[in-house]
Amino acid sequence: MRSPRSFFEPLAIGAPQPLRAIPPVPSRMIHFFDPGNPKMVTKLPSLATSVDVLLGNLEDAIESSRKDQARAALVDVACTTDLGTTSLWARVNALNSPWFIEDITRLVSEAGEQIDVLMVPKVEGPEDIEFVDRLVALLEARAGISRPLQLHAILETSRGVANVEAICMASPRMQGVSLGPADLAADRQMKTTAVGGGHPGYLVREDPPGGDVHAVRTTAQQDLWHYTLARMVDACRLAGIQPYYGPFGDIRDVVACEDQFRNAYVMGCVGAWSLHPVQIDIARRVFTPDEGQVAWARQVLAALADGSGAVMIDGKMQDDATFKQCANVVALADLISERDRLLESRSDGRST
Ligand SMILES: CC(=O)SCCNC(=O)CCNC(=O)[C@H](O)C(C)(C)COP(=O)(O)OP(=O)(O)OC[C@H]1O[C@@H](n2cnc3c(N)ncnc32)[C@H](O)[C@@H]1OP(=O)(O)O
Ligand SMILES: O=CC(=O)O
Ligand SMILES: [Mg+2]
Repeated sequence: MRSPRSFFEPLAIGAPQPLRAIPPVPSRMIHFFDPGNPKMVTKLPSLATSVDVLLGNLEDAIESSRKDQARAALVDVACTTDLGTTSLWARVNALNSPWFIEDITRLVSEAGEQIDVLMVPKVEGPEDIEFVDRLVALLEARAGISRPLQLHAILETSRGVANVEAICMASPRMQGVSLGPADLAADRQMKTTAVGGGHPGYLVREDPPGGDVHAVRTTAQQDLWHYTLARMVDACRLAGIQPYYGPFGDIRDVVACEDQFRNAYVMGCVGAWSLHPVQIDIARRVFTPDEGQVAWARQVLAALADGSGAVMIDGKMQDDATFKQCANVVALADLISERDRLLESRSDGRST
């Protein structure tokens, strides 16, 4: 653990000063693309008019034989593609893989000014973040990078979940954490075979009516991810960083994808991954505050001018605590409407 007095000191001579706060930029959808797939790459300028974050993926889903090609292609995308105000992130391979050292070295050295966030998979504890933190600082210093790269951890092992608070607080570079349900399920030996979503066997059943255990009873499927997501959200908020739901693999099941994303949004997450273009609008819809809720929140703020006291609106008591919840909703809505204005103007510019 670092001393609070030196927490914000650069970890290498000549590396940029770490950020004191996470930049307030919306990241409702982290849209994954395979940088080695030319078809996907040609779509990036157009996708950049509708998504908050584009992420070049080098880890799982990229065949071992294509890792070097994908890495080189990602550097090329970073250096040659105009993405406007859309952030570019990169997911590197795991720390113990044969590709990690080249991923981090080339991305920081050759595209460190263009990439905002490095997503690090299978983070197990603070020592993983501390290692990447120092390495990135050395590479930044050597390349003369002017602004610090941020780090984002994927929570996808049991040990990672056990250490999530320490991971979130391991470095001022930490931007956020995503829940990785697919690898987490494998690591935990859960009896699922999917990327996110539920399982019909994980349910609760109504008690026997009148003690009749043979009666037909209602069942309701439960949320497999509730505990981990809630714990991750608390750990992120404790550290002042951003929580995200990760991937939803059943691309056809847009309804369940929207449910999964909305659970995460209501719980406090700021975004989710989109793996396919069809998931982009789902994430936008879910992670943009609902107009009715924003109107209500503005009404509460107006009724409690300095945020103290108690009033009744439509039969519901409002006080300092609901004022704070409503202030969060309004602040997010304002941030997002500014972002959507930027996306719209870029999209108009393209179509003319
Ligand atoms: C557990 C985890 O680690 S999750 C993260 C790792 N996984 C990923 O990153 C997967 C990213 N997504 C993909 O690779 C693809 O979406 C796949 C393989 C799942 C499906 O791809 P396809 O079979 O091509 O899907 P589909 O035919 O529906 O695609 C329709 C169009 O969208 C394009 N498309 C699909 N996914 C993407 C994407 N992520 N970004 C941009 N374009 C995409 C296709 O190229 C195709 O374009 P076309 O109409 O010009 O031919
Ligand atoms: O990387 C993501 C996951 O769910 O695994
Ligand atoms: Mg994973």
